[in-house]
Amino acid sequence: MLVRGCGRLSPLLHSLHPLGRAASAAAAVAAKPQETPAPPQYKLTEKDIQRLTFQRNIGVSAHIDSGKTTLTERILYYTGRIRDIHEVRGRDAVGAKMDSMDLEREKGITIQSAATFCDWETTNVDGSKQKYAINIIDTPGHVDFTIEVERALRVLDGAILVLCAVAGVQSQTTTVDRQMRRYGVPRISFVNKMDRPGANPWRIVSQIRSKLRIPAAAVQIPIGVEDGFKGVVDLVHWRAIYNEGQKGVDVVISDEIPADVLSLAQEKRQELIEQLAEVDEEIGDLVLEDLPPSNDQIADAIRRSTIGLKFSPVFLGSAIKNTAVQPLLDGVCAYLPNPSQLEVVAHDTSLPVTAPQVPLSPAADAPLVGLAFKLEEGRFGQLTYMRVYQGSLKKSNLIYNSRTGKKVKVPRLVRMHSNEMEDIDSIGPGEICAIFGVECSSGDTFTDGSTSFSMTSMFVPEPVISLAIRANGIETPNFSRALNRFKKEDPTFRVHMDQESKETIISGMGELHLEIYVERMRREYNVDCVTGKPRVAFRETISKRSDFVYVHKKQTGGAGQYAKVCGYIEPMEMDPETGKDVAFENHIMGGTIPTNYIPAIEKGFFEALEKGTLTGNPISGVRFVLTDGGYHIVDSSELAFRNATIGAFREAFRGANAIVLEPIMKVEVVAPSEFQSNVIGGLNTRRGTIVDSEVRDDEFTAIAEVALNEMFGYSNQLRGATQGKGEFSMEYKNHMPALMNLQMELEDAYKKTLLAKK
Ligand SMILES: Nc1nc2c(ncn2[C@@H]2O[C@H](COP(=O)(O)OP(=O)(O)OP(=O)(O)O)[C@@H](O)[C@H]2O)c(=O)[nH]1
Repeated sequence: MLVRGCGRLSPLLHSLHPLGRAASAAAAVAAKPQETPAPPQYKLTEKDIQRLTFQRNIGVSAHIDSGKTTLTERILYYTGRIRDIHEVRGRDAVGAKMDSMDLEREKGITIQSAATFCDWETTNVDGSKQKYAINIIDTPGHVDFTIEVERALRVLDGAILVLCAVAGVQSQTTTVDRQMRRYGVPRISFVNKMDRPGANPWRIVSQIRSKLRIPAAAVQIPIGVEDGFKGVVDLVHWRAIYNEGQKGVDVVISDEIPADVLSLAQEKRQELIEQLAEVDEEIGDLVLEDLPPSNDQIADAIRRSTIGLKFSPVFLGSAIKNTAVQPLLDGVCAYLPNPSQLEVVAHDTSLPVTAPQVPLSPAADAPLVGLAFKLEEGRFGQLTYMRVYQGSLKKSNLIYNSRTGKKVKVPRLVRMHSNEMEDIDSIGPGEICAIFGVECSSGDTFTDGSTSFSMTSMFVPEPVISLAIRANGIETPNFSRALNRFKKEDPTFRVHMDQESKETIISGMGELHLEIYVERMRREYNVDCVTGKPRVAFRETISKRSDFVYVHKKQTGGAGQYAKVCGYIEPMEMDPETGKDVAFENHIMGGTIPTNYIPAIEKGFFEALEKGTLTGNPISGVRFVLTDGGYHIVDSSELAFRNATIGAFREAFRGANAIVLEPIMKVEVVAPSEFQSNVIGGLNTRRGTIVDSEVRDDEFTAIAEVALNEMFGYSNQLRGATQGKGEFSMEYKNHMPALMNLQMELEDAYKKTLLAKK
């Protein structure tokens, strides 16, 4: 069993974490000693078990353009959720169901994750049928919208990792893989685009093993190649599966394995058994005794090891050619977990933070615990997506936000089908729904008020790029209305006002991310905007502890201002679960500062973080510890304590060896092999470090780590260096200290702007 929310992952995965700060940090959490949670308090009834056994919550995630939306469209079609198939950027100009925003349809990319649900009937080996209810979230592939993947994976029980049969494991595949590990999400792999020339599933299987470092084996082999790809051999149940009829709706199963693939099928079934023997004891024992496992034993071992995060079964198909999608759905039902197979935990906020977490139970009669994982502004007010983990949620119920303590009534409850919704009266545990008219933030936990449970939220990466924005012409209230809405919906989109330049600055995960919001302001809010040049989101941090004793004293005419704060600031590591790396701690005992002034001190600290004194960039990686202070019965006020804190922080910051951090990007370039040296040379001149490269057929891939500051103008350079045949994508890796000369340059430039203002 997996424990979600407290970081107890499979021991195997601890050692298998791929590159990256987030990954190693996640491993660090996993290594924290955790007490084993007590068994859930609420027992499942027969009815619960019956319902949960046939319930799946899955995500479809992958590198950009791997075919997630195309695949989801087929899934919806075969399960009867949509009446016809429409293609991404298709000629009928309708667009795929899950890309419901106009912008998504125009650009052919997924921007927001979309949720839907469907029923799928599997046919058992004995011919009997079994119906499963599946909730699906289709997520964007582009790294700029990575928060959508984070929040989907936070609440899903399993995932389909889609890979292109030619391109294989790409940079965003490793990112998604890391996100799946962060939330302990078991996955089955789907090698899509088997119709493409050069499709090679065996190379992809070996890349999953070597690059994603998870044992994997194909559970199918293809029948026919490229244009002639027409079906698969199911290696587990030893049968051939073909798609026939209009849009591949008819699944034809034959016990006869075509002669031309028979020996490959035998070889690959053996390989599957050997891989399973490495991760599953039962198969391991059979192999040791030289006994052939039965089909059912193989299927059970695949399910066990997939749910245990030790293995990923690999399926093959072509979404666009409507081939082998139904067997993938059977695989989802057979090998991915149902909600009762994951052990989910929550903090009981009425207990000390060190208390062990409480296991939740997906029992319908237990007290409600649900997590609001996504917000969207709809036509009827705020739409809050919620995953119910324990208990049931009913329309008109009173529910409690465990962060704010506020009580709200659920006026309307719906199940989402992309941008359409279906009203429902109640929803059980293990389900995903959306509620209307409930004010909350993304990541809030809701209960029925009888418990104080709170679930950990999701990881939020830091923005890497920012730009100044203003309305073209007179600013209407819609300008800030739009920004406020986007900020609330998307925690990776930040807005702040630069106090010196009085400019509104928006920050996000990449140029595309910000561009899409600027475009949405125009389309959805009728606000045309003028934007400045994109700027790298540098940050400042401290490298050592610095103590402060600070008195803020002012005597002017009337009431004076008096506040004294003492304490220290120290470097702080990022919390791998939430991505937070700033904290305020109050260690005052004995009332040297009355408690009603503490929030003002906390506010002052967060205000001081907005602008570092070196370069004017935001400060991160700092813990502020308040240990002592003093007040005056008449002259102290919230304002005085806020000002004292800002002054104290600035003073301490100067003594804490402050440095500038810059975002480092993982850049992946794919180009024809003849341009390899040009491309590598180009990356070198931008101070890039090549971390991986691969040549296949006449194409090569290079992966490098390059400071974002060095990446401006790269698309032009790459075009020139590859006669327009090279492509690149990049994603945020982490913030690292900037080189000293860059830091000095930034400091000088900042000093000049300050002087110019005087
Ligand atoms: N040859 C081939 N092309 C495919 C297949 N599946 C999808 N495509 C094409 O690949 C492109 C990308 O497909 P999408 O479904 O938009 O991919 P996506 O992963 O959802 O894209 P993003 O959400 O933007 O990351 C489209 O042009 C599809 O027509 C396939 O099985 N074979």
